[in-house]
Amino acid sequence: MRKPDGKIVLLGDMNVGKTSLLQRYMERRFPDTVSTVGGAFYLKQWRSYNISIWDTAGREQFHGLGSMYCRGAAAVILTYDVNHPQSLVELEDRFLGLTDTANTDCLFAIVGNKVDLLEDGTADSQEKEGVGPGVAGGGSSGSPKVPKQVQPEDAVAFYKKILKYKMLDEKDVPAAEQMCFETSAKTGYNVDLLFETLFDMVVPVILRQRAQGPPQTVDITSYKTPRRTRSGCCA
Ligand SMILES: Nc1nc2c(ncn2[C@@H]2O[C@H](COP(=O)(O)OP(=O)(O)OP(=O)(O)O)[C@@H](O)[C@H]2O)c(=O)[nH]1
Ligand SMILES: [Mg+2]
Repeated sequence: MRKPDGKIVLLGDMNVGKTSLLQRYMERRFPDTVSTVGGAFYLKQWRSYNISIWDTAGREQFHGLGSMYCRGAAAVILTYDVNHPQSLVELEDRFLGLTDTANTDCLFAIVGNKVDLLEDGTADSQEKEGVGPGVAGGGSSGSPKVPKQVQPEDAVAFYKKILKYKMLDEKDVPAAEQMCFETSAKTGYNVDLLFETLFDMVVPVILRQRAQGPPQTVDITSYKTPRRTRSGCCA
């Protein structure tokens, strides 16, 4: 298997729909999911590049693994549920710090999922297009519709906080409006747009990294244990 050229990581609280978004994009369906244990990845060929997309567990007990998955990431998708404001708060409180191990020029996308549950019909326009053979119940019908709990402006404000946290200048990064998405893994609304916008943005990052030469990492397989002296560690 060819080594991935770039890495994208999905982060966010449990139940926001990370696994469902990835399965909707990669498998074109919306199957029943079980809460993720640890992490898993898909490989996506985009143009001539191999991009790995990592799905992580949102459950608290796996929190420690998050920064490991983010290591060297070219982009991070911070996912919340538009019906649960706390899931956006958690991104700031619990998940943003995990991205410290990502590339210095890592891109950030903020994704509000489950818009099919909203009474404003946000996800209806692309519903047919997004419905794949695996959709349970065929789209959003059947679920009681609710008013939106998290507004797009809240996501934009969070994006700006990320820039502050990373000490990035707004003019050096993509605009908030370009990086904040509302999606439905259930209907497929905006799911292709999300992933493919990111792939297109990640390719120049990959090319830039290649031009800078190989990453400065330590190859632990070539590490030799120092020979112990006869008198022990304190000699
Ligand atoms: N209505 C609706 N339900 C969704 C959507 N996306 C996911 N779900 C449901 O939300 C629940 C959780 O989805 P998952 O994709 O497993 O959530 P997750 O973020 O991967 O959760 P963890 O693996 O525990 O971190 C499942 O019952 C999904 O069917 C969506 O866009 N709309
Ligand atoms: Mg999951």
